[in-house]
Amino acid sequence: MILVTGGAGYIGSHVVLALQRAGFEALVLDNLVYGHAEFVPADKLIHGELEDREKLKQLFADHPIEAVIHMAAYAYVGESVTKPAIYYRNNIYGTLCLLEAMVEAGVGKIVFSSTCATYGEPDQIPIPESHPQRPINPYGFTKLVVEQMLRDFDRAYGLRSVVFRYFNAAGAEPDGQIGEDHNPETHLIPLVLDVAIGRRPHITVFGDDYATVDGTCVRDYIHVSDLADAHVLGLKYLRTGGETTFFNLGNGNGFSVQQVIDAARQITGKPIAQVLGARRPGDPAQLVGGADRARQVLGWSPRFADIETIIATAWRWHQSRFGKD
Ligand SMILES: NC(=O)c1ccc[n+]([C@@H]2O[C@H](COP(=O)([O-])OP(=O)(O)OC[C@H]3O[C@@H](n4cnc5c(N)ncnc54)[C@H](O)[C@@H]3O)[C@@H](O)[C@H]2O)c1
Ligand SMILES: O=c1ccn([C@@H]2O[C@H](COP(=O)(O)OP(=O)(O)O[C@H]3O[C@H](CO)[C@H](O)[C@H](O)[C@H]3O)[C@@H](O)[C@H]2O)c(=O)[nH]1
Repeated sequence: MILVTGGAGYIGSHVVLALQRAGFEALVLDNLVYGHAEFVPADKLIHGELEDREKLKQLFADHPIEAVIHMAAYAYVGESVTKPAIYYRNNIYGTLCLLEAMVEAGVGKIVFSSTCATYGEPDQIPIPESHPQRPINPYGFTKLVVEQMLRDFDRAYGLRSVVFRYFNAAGAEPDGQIGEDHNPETHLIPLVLDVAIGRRPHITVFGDDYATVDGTCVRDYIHVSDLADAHVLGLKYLRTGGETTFFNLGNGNGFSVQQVIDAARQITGKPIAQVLGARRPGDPAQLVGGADRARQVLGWSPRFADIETIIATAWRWHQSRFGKD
């Protein structure tokens, strides 16, 4: 059985689906602060907090957990700049509680959701895994601390880990009843689709004076189901004795904010009003990843790599979730 923390969230629910399809049994721990109970089978959901040490102890005692996929965290870059304390508490202290419970219960394998935000302003594009990690926002820093904790826990306690540094998760499972629904929503693609569907008047572009193709920030959008598949491969890697390691998960293609809005106009057929706003603190100009290592070592191969498909799957979900009947 695999414990998925944060499994009722956007990426986590897709991971649970991928695990089930691959024949793994999944159990979810989520406090539902951002997750949705209906995104996971009711009998697989344990409502609880990472920081609840007693609950974790009981959970590991009651269930034959073989490995953990740790996705529970706060993940808003902008909020982490204005409210760093809750990020340090949830992402670092919460993870420490989990790791201690795992060591105590003798659970020796973990897959961890890290981020390209650990790299900060990159010196080279695409960013290789060997790139120095110098985060420019507290969110990225909390994830970097956990990466170091995992290396230390391996050395001291033999806890083996696969760290995935995701680029920008987007899209929705084409055959599923799950997708992106954050409250508040801060991510570009769902906000753009909110404008297309009439839930918001316009999209604000955060700065057009970056040193990029058209002045707007460039990101590497990776389909959430492709991310989910990688987690299944990461587990198999650990199961077959793989050593502690880390991988980028991205497509290696960058799209600017403006290019994403233009693609969404094409796919939805809606005008999508935009206005120019100030830069958002903590935003690097460009984040594009090289994921050759995940392809070579894990045999990972993204199925939905182009931005049109990514936006089209997100649009299908968005219409089913938020469209008027
Ligand atoms: N969305 C992205 O583009 C992206 C990129 C890089 C990394 N990540 C990482 O991937 C993971 C999942 O991101 P997401 O976009 O699905 O976010 P999400 O908010 O949809 O999912 C996180 C889940 O964790 C739960 N949670 C948070 N703190 C918890 C706690 N203390 N105890 C129990 N449950 C808790 C939330 O309720 C939520 O369901 C996060 O760790 C995030 O940092 C996301
Ligand atoms: O209303 C908006 C929202 C976003 N953006 C821009 O769109 C780009 C993408 O922003 P998102 O908020 O969608 O994604 P981030 O790149 O900030 O963050 C995501 O990817 C990060 C790594 O890059 C983290 O891991 C984080 O968890 C995840 O949400 C950024 O340049 C942002 O400034 C806008 O212009 N207007």
